[in-house]
Amino acid sequence: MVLTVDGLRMQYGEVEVLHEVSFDARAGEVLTLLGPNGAGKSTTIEILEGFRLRSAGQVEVLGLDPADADETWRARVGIVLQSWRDHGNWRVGELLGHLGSYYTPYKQPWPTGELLAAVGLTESAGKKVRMLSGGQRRRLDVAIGIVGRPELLFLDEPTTGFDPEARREFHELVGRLAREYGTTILLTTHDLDEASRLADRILILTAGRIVAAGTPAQLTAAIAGEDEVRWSVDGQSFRKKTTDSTEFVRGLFSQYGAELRELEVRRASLEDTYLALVAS
Ligand SMILES: Nc1ncnc2c1ncn2[C@@H]1O[C@H](COP(=O)(O)OP(=O)(O)OP(=O)(O)O)[C@@H](O)[C@H]1O
Repeated sequence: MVLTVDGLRMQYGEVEVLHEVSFDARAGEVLTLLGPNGAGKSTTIEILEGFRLRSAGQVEVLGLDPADADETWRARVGIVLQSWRDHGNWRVGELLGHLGSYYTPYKQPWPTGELLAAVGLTESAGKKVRMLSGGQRRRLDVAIGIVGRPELLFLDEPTTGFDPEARREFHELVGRLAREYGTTILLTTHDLDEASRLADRILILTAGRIVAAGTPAQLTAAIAGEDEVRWSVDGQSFRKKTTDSTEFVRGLFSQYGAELRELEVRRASLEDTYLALVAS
């Protein structure tokens, strides 16, 4: 396992914001921590990055406890924070070359040209960082996170502020990093669509607890029994949740025949489950 989290707890003062969180990630896996604002996603990821000290539980990342990891470990991990607003006067290409040079005692960083192409910033190589658009800035954040060719990459809400095209390109980049380079990726998002597109496995975190976990297909299948059937008879509307809507509708027809009106079967989507889970 590239990372293992067992019984992780975090308290800020008197308030516990993570309660017994446990999960792991295999090499090359794209794992998504999905949850609403305040669920504890950033706290979890910051503990795994070694930026925050946990209150209790076992955490192992690339074979070490991040709380006492060293520079060699750091060089194997890539981090993209929620927002990073530094180096405004540097030019994009120079900044990446410079940051890459920090990794040379440990490994060969990405050559700047290749890296710029990978994140779609070739045209912006000569621009000053402060002149970049929000989406370009975020791509640069990702480039900074991967310049040292990390084995494990943490992405905290990476697509905030992206337009749809930038989002799609970013999703392709994440897929490529995992497939072609075998990078293990842990990504936080509050966007279900993003999680289902990107993740090999989704962990749904709400109020400091993992309430569901699985592949997007497993999560969808787990709630496939929750169809809602709506109909009306004599101007009166009804609705019913059922695990077997076909059989239920057959029953309605035999009971009401031609009286049956406004029949509608609504299949539960992953979004329905997610919303139900985070609302409770
Ligand atoms: N430094 C801190 N001191 C006290 N409480 C904090 C601190 N950082 C976060 N919290 C609280 O911990 C809880 C989890 O916050 P966290 O930022 O981990 O959530 P999140 O899921 O990343 O949310 P978002 O999607 O808004 O970034 C929240 O209730 C938050 O208010």
